[in-house]
Amino acid sequence: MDLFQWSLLLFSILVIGISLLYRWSTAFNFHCKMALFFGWCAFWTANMSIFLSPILRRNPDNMKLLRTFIWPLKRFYGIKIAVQGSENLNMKEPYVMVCNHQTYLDLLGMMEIIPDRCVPVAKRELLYLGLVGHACWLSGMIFIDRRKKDEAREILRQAAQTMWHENMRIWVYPEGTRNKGKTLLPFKRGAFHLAVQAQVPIIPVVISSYRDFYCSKEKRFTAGNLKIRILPKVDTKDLGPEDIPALTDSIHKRMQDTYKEICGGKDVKP
Ligand SMILES: CCCCCCCCCCCCCCCC(=O)SCCNC(=O)CCNC(=O)[C@H](O)C(C)(C)COP(=O)(O)OP(=O)(O)OC[C@H]1O[C@@H](n2cnc3c(N)ncnc32)[C@H](O)[C@@H]1OP(=O)(O)O
Ligand SMILES: CCCCCCCC/C=C\CCCCCCCC(=O)OC[C@@H](O)COP(=O)(O)O
Repeated sequence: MDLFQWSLLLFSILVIGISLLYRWSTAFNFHCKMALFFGWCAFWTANMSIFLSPILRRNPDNMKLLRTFIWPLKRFYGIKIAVQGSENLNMKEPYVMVCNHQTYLDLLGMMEIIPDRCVPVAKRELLYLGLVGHACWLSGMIFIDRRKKDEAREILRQAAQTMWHENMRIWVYPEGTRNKGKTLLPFKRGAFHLAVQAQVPIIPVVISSYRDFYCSKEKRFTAGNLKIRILPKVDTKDLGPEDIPALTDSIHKRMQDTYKEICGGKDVKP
């Protein structure tokens, strides 16, 4: 091999080596940050469960603790969260909040804006995470088994009955699961039945796509910006079960349009 071929070979090895290192370090960075996320949540919830359970009763007010514990995480990650429309939450009465669900990181956005005495509807599997589940239970979260649909509807019906009495707000992810797609999934109807049964307003919340700084498939997690838009309330006064399909569709459309808008109108992909 002459000098030119040697230098070509060396150059190719260098380029391949650097790109491999970059990929590995990006993936390493991703895994460290995800481990921090789960570790942080597990650490604080375990402490809450062990040390505070003797003095705490199951109460939505305990959500304030989770809200406080999670607050520093966004700082560690360098995620700036811009909230628009917070004035739409200035209501004393109960309401149902519906929000799009993309990743576990939605927890950061949720805890950024979740009002007092607001509890999420969560899948029952969370309860089985030991001390994490216990802390969630202490915080008054509503657990449903998504496979037992009749039971889930009954739990929400009971929640509708107690919302006024206990002055509670309820947060639902109406897509029912995390969604990495370009558009919102069709909405499950539980949140809308809940609001109509309780005769409380619905507040739609939209979190922008994470694609600019986070992608689990590409193992990419850098610093970045997130937008949260809280839309004006939608009244459900005098609506009945027959109005639920139209109500669900109109809120889905507004949230879908808002998602597109806050993602810059581009072809959105988390
Ligand atoms: C540092 C510290 C950090 C700490 C940190 C710790 C961790 C802290 C984590 C917190 C964070 C949690 C976040 C979790 C997030 C999730 O776990 S998301 C998953 C769980 N949530 C959900 O699934 C909610 C959305 N799902 C629903 O609302 C579903 O409607 C239900 C209630 C499960 C029922 O399921 P389904 O029957 O399949 O529902 P759907 O297809 O909508 O409806 C079928 C029929 O039933 C009717 N129906 C539905 N619901 C009802 C109802 N309630 N009443 C009467 N009829 C109904 C519908 O109208 C429909 O009838 P038609 O109109 O077709 O005639
Ligand atoms: C990559 C998974 C690694 C699991 C490690 C478990 C370690 C437990 C430590 C801390 C727990 C933190 C709990 C965060 C819960 C966030 C709530 C959430 O966003 O759940 C997803 C659920 O809405 C929808 O579930 P699916 O999309 O249907 O599934």
